Amino acid sequence: MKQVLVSAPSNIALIKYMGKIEGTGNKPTNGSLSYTLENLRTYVRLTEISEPKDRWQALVREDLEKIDLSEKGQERFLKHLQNLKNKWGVKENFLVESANNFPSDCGLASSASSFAALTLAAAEMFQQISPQPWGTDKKYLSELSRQGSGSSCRSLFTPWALWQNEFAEPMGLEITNMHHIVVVVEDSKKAVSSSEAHKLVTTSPRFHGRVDRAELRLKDLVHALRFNDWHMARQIVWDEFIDMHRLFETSQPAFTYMTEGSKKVLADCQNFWGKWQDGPLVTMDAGANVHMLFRHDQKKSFEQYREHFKQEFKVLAFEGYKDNVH
Ligand SMILES: Nc1ncnc2c1ncn2[C@@H]1O[C@H](COP(=O)(O)OP(=O)(O)OP(=O)(O)O)[C@@H](O)[C@H]1O
Ligand SMILES: C[C@@](O)(CCOP(=O)(O)OP(=O)(O)O)CC(=O)O
Repeated sequence: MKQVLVSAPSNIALIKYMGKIEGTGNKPTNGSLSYTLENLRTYVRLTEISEPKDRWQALVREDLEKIDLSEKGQERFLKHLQNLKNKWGVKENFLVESANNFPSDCGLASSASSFAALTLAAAEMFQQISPQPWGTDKKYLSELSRQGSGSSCRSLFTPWALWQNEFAEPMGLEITNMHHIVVVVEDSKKAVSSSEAHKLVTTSPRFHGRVDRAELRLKDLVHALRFNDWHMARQIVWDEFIDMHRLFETSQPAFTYMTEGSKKVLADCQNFWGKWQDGPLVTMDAGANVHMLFRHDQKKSFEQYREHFKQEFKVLAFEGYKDNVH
């Protein structure tokens, strides 16, 4: 009985993938840049079974959150496995077990870590059954992962990943080992999934020019990070998520993920920045929660923000990168 157990991290985009080219298997309309969240991981165990089809069940392990994956979620996951089986020409069936080491219901980009982990687990398993010359090529695996969920293609590289077209690739930047806070403003399932949001944003009048705005910010952000211009980086990252949320709010029909809680957190971040002229990179995904990334040397500031937001909200705080999470 063949079995593999693999994990993959989540990632947070600082320049966002929002808008995809229809019929291309999640090719993006603009490039994106992400920071890999090594502490937030999905674990996938694949076991060869003698059953007529593949099957999913929650991976139960003391240190992992038990996930209750909807029928639709299971179908999407198993469809990705089927696509991978077709690529390798594998006919065997598998029990797929998965779980995250973080709460799955908080909109923490678990689709990125879960699809990356499934792609890597399948690659490890299928290379034993039907080895392919491209089967260990990270860029090709990133391309395959993208077809399951776009943002997952960036989770194969760490700490920075740049994704422009077919696959993501590592980006060498000096800033590493950042501290990460998520202020969990809302922990119920979001009304509009990211996949739906990708379609809806194209109806916004602001989508016209979006690609150019994102590409320019991508270029400027890479430049700012290369030259350690933290102030500039923070401003670009801020403008970028606001731009994405304006797309949501001007789509037809319009929708929003921003809640009063999100606005309060953002206002506090602005005030703290005004006061100290320093602070974290702040961003939001397609959700209400607010992510903050602190340079490794900003540990004190990380602790201050954590304590401040803990008074009112649920806060997840990850200090740098703990080597014991794999
Ligand atoms: N451990 C897991 N195993 C399998 N699938 C998972 C797992 N964790 C999350 N998922 C998938 O990821 C989806 C949630 O993703 P998330 O909340 O991060 O939203 P997202 O990245 O914005 O993606 P989308 O809105 O497109 O589903 C779930 O609906 C489920 O399909
Ligand atoms: C807002 C985002 O998090 C959108 C993520 O979109 P998904 O990768 O979840 O979409 P699908 O390709 O349809 O699975 C921005 C980002 O991660 O770049």
